[in-house]
Amino acid sequence: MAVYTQVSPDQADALLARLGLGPQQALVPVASGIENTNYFVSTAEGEWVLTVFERLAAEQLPYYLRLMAHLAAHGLPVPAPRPDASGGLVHTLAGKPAALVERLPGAPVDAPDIHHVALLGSVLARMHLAVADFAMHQPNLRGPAWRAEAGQHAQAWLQGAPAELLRAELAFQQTLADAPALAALPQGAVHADLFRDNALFDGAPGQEQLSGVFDFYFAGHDHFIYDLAVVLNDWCIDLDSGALDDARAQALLQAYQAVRPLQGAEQRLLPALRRAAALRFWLSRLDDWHRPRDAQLLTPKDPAHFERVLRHAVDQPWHP
Ligand SMILES: Nc1ncnc2c1ncn2[C@@H]1O[C@H](COP(=O)(O)OP(=O)(O)O)[C@@H](O)[C@H]1O
Ligand SMILES: N[C@@H](CCOP(=O)(O)O)C(=O)O
Repeated sequence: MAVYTQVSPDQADALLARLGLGPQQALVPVASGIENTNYFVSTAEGEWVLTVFERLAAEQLPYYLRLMAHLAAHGLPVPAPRPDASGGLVHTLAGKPAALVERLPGAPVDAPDIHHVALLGSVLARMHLAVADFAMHQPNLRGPAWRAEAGQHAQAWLQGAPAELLRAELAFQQTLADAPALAALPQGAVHADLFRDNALFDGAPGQEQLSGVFDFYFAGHDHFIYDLAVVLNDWCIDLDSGALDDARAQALLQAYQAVRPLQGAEQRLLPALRRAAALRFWLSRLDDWHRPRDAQLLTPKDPAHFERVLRHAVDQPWHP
């Protein structure tokens, strides 16, 4: 259960009025989610998701919400945040920062097939093209500096083969991060956490449409193929072994490249960036496992899964 802040109907109505919307007809807490309090809100004008931010400060939110607004304005299936009369996207509710975004229809797909990953690959490529004129900048806060610090902590929790894998991979990624070839790759504002639970599909089985992608709160400036690597590592992985599923990976990449063909250097470095993406989520899951935050009520996700993904990516690199 992830409702940390109780929102009353009167509080919701006051916010809706400030955003030019009628009173709520239904206000339903969302049980899933870890970081924030979410409610589904119905009004005469439509369906919304009200998020009360439990960890991010108001000053941190404009980058994420403006990115969502930018992508939605460019025709991407991303929920548009509702502005107030002065155009502000960050609101206040119960003394905490809050946002109201469009509610997407549909449900997440736990076991995506070729159809799902192709839809996602196409949307991911369109997102990467659409940020060309996004004016705001924020580094990926889970980038090299964070990785070095998280890697130091994690060394203390590991022994034997996992410790050796981590040590070697941190060194490999540091060398990669300093390489001019990496710095020259196309880059921009990327989602950086587009896992299966951050996308919804709607429609009859076998004919679903991707209704949208959400949860941009790890977004930041990074290489587009890093974002692609994050997606490959979740949507195209055999969950038992951690190996990349070739059919799904090919389908995703083909759909991506139909919109945004990869440069030769991007194709060459994709295997190394898959390793970077696997390492990033191995480290964050290790951290959640060994240093759980007070607010995190749900069971931490399994770090060993991303250790397996990383080991496969190192031992059997997948080339597009
Ligand atoms: N725009 C949206 N449309 C429909 N459902 C949404 C939307 N945003 C969030 N949700 C629902 O709320 C849940 C929690 O959202 P999420 O952003 O993942 O929360 P958290 O950051 O707290 O983990 C999601 O699993 C999804 O069911
Ligand atoms: N996708 C990450 C966890 C990020 O947290 P989220 O629930 O806010 O998306 C992982 O699987 O480790």
